[in-house]
This record gives sequence, C-alpha cells and structure tokens, in this order.
Amino acid sequence: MRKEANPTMNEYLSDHVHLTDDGTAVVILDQTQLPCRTEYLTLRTAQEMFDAIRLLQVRGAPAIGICAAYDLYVLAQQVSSDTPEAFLTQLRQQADYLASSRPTAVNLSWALNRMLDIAAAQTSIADMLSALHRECIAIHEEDIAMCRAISEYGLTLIKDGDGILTHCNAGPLATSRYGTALGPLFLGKERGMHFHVFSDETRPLLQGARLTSYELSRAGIDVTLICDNMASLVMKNGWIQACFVGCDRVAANGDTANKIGTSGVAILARHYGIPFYVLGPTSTIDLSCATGADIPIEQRDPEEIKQKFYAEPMALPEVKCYNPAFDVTDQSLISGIVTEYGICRAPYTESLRTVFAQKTAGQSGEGRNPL
Ligand SMILES: CSC[C@@H](O)[C@@H](O)C(=O)COP(=O)(O)O
Repeated sequence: MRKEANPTMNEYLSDHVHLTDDGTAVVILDQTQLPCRTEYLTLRTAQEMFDAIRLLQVRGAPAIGICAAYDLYVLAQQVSSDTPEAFLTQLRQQADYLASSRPTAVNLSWALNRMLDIAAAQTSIADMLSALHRECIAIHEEDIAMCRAISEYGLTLIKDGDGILTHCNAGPLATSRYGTALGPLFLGKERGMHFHVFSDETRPLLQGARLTSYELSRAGIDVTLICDNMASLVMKNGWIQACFVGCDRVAANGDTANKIGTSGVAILARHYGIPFYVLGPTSTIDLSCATGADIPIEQRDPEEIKQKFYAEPMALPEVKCYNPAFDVTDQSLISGIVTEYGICRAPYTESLRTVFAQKTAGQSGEGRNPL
C-alpha cells in the first residue's frame, strides 16, 4: 500500500497489514501488543498466518479478510505443482486451513473465496499468481473506499457535539482506513466536527480499551473509556445520542453478530430511546444465513477470562467459564445498517437485498442513499 508523507493516525494505521516489497511475506502490526508496544510481525508460513488470526494479532472482520487475501497470495508462491489443477487443489487446502482460524467473521471466507475464484478463472499458474497479486491488493483498496463511503453515510446520522457510544473496535485497525463504526468520527474530525466518544472497554480482551481509545485519542478525538457495565449509566445521564458498532456477520433478516456484549448495548439503547446503528461493508452481509441463529459463534479459551492480560489469576483454576466471542443483536433493536451503498432500514430482508442487487449490478455506492 502507498505510504503517506506525513500520515495522520488514520493513514498510518491503514498500512497495518501489508505485503513485503518483494511480496513473499505479510507484515502485520501486532494488535495484542497495543497500546504499549508497536511491534510488527512477518508472516511466511500457513501456521504463522493461522495463529496471527486465531490469536487476534490481526483482528476485526474486514482486516482479517484483507490479511487472509495477502496470506493466500504468499502461500500461492510456495505451492509447487506441475499443473494448474494441482495448483488450485493445494491453494484450496491452504484457504480452508486459514478459513478455519475464526468462524464468525464472514469476511474471512469471503476474501479467500474471492481469491480462489480469481485463480480458478486463469489457465496457467503464472497467470494465477499475477491475478492473485492483483486481487489481494484490490481487496485492500476496495476496503478503504468502502470504509470511506460508510463514514460519509454514518456522518449523516449524527451532529456536531454528539456523544457516541461504541463497543469493541471497528476503526482503522479493524479494517484498512477510517474503519466502519469509527469511520464517521474520523471523517467528522477531518471536517472540524467534535464528538464525545464513550468506548466500552470490551471484556474479556479489551479491544475498546487497548485499541479504540488508542486510535481515537491519538487522532485527537475526545474519548472516554468506560467499563462495559457503565454503559447504562452514561446513557441514563443523557451523554449518548447514538450507538455505533461494527459487525462480523449480518444475516439476511438483519440480525447481526458482533463482539460479545453488543446485544446488551442495543437492549440498553432501546430502553433509553437512543438510536443503535450497525456499520459494516457488504462483505460482512451473509444472505446465506437466514437469521442470526444460522451464524456460527466462536467459542474461545476460558483462560482469556480467568487470566489474560493480568499478572495474577482472577479466578480459581477449577472455576468453569463460558467464553463466546460474539453475540447476535436482534434486528428489531437496530435502527439502521450503514453500508457503502447507503443506510438500510427495516424491513432488512428487503433493504439488504436491494443493496446486493446494486452490488451485483456493479453500481458505486458513494454519494447517495437510494434506500
Ligand atoms: C470493523 S470490525 C467489526 C467487528 O469485527 C468488530 O466489531 C469486532 O467484533 C471484532 O472482534 P475481534 O474479536 O476483535 O476480531
């Protein structure tokens, strides 16, 4: 990706996943070390790539998709096959392996399938490699454009001086540039607007504390970190005019999987009469899932609750823990789903299909809201 001369935080972070200059490895900013350390990891093997996604060194649905696309291009160069058919078979095996690293964010399999489809459309291995290279870069560049369009639409939902509550991290680190839920806030800042952002810390892995407050604070956007169980109070105090969250998978009826705790925020927002918006690219919409019940929910290691990030254990070793990484927010609690094609409103079964029809027709989503 192109490096800016004097990057803003937004531009700087847009390079957090990239290919090495010779294209033989993927470099990621290790998100598990933020905000204390800025460390980059170089990924060359399938195992390193799988682990980086599984361990959340790279995370956030669109960023996982971008990283996996780069990963597959790097792995494709390591395939030794005599025929295009054998090459494709090995590529599919690598893609299946990467796709199994995290089940909920559909962007992962979406990006890998896009890479496989483009390879399958070629007739020689050399053409496959060239096409794979172009495709992973296109996936990254398209994400920047999608986030920018989402930011424009999202910004129409809020006004200068508003208080916004967000959960987990859906900023540049979770995407490419701008982010989804945080995109309107970065864009508004560029236009001289001021928002008061309340960032849920987001237990158990603290993406809100470690990543969201870092991104916003470094960008000069007013941010207040709160524990997850304080969201009700700040809403009751009248400090929140809208909730903006990202998404890992949106079902055809609008039910939305996002970081565990998101559905609780939506329920609170409904109680206090605050609009609750989901912001995400169409690559996160999965029409093959009829409802949220069809979305696979990742279960993670209970030790993340009991001791991760703490020097001392926080519970006895024998204590049982339940650690789902995501929950599903019922579509009835969602005021709008902001995509790069515009703001979908209920009934989502219709508005999401309209978005897909536009996408299939190859129309650009920027600059208007036809929904
Ligand atoms: C634009 S990112 C959207 C979601 O991926 C984000 O809100 C989220 O839940 C991330 O979870 P994570 O487990 O950190 O990958």
